[in-house]
Amino acid sequence: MTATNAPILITGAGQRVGLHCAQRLLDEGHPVIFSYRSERPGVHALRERGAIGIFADFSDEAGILAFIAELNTHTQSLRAIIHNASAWVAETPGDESRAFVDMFSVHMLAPYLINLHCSPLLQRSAPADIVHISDDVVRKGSRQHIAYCATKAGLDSLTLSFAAQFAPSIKVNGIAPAMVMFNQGDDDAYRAKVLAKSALGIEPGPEVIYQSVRYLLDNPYVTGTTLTVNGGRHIK
Ligand SMILES: NC(=O)C1=CN([C@@H]2O[C@H](COP(=O)(O)OP(=O)(O)OC[C@H]3O[C@@H](n4cnc5c(N)ncnc54)[C@H](OP(=O)(O)O)[C@@H]3O)[C@@H](O)[C@H]2O)C=CC1
Ligand SMILES: Nc1nc2c(c(=O)[nH]1)N=C([C@H](O)[C@@H](O)CO)CN2
Repeated sequence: MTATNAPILITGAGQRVGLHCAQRLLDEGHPVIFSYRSERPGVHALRERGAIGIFADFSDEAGILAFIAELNTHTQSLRAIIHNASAWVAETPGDESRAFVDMFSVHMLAPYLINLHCSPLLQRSAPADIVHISDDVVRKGSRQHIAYCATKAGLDSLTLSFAAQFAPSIKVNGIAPAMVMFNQGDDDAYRAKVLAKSALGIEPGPEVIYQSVRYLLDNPYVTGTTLTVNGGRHIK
């Protein structure tokens, strides 16, 4: 796959799904710009492959706008923006508002402001793409992650609005995964419970998200769509 020379921006690529997708984009010849918040081995690994890493804390407007300003010093165009950065925080008594505001900011305000401010960069390399990574849990809601689910639902709404706003030069789509990779602290009982929720019952790993990103980048006739990547949870 010969990539255009305009870089692809992926947020939150210091670890896990974002890191995997950034590595695979580099594998396929795309220049990559990524955001990170914590210095992790993945940040160094991407830099060693020539990717440009930009610090970003999307927990408030100032941090988002500072990232946008820094991004514009590194490139005049973008082939795509992949909004991957996310905080998966359950409600904790007495801390509900801060958690909600933090997740609203990273899941909704950051994609909103980055899309609005950076659409000229995408226009310069049109046809271009925006991909929002959401969550299959939006379909049903979540008792344990109310604010997380609500803010991901807001992200799905942004997919529809920006798809209408930016057509035809920029396609805007979402990916709604269910569990694709566990976290280190997840015990066997939790893992078994989660695996039992889907018809396919596997932990597929981050490649299934990259395959979905690739499909959306390569298909010229898909916009305003959110791909479900959930192992058949909805039919279980
Ligand atoms: N993993 C899974 O099974 C599932 C994942 N998803 C979605 O897929 C995407 C990738 O998931 P996963 O890799 O597990 O995500 P992570 O939980 O690893 O989060 C990705 C990155 O987001 C960054 N981040 C979090 N909060 C902020 C913030 N306020 N400002 C800037 N960056 C921030 C973190 O940066 P740092 O580490 O540098 O602090 C982190 O490395 C996410 O959008 C997630 O919601 C959906 C369903 C299932
Ligand atoms: N930002 C994150 N979002 C989500 C994660 C995660 O680790 N980071 N994990 C999940 C779970 O896998 C869930 O789908 C099953 O318990 C959801 N979102």
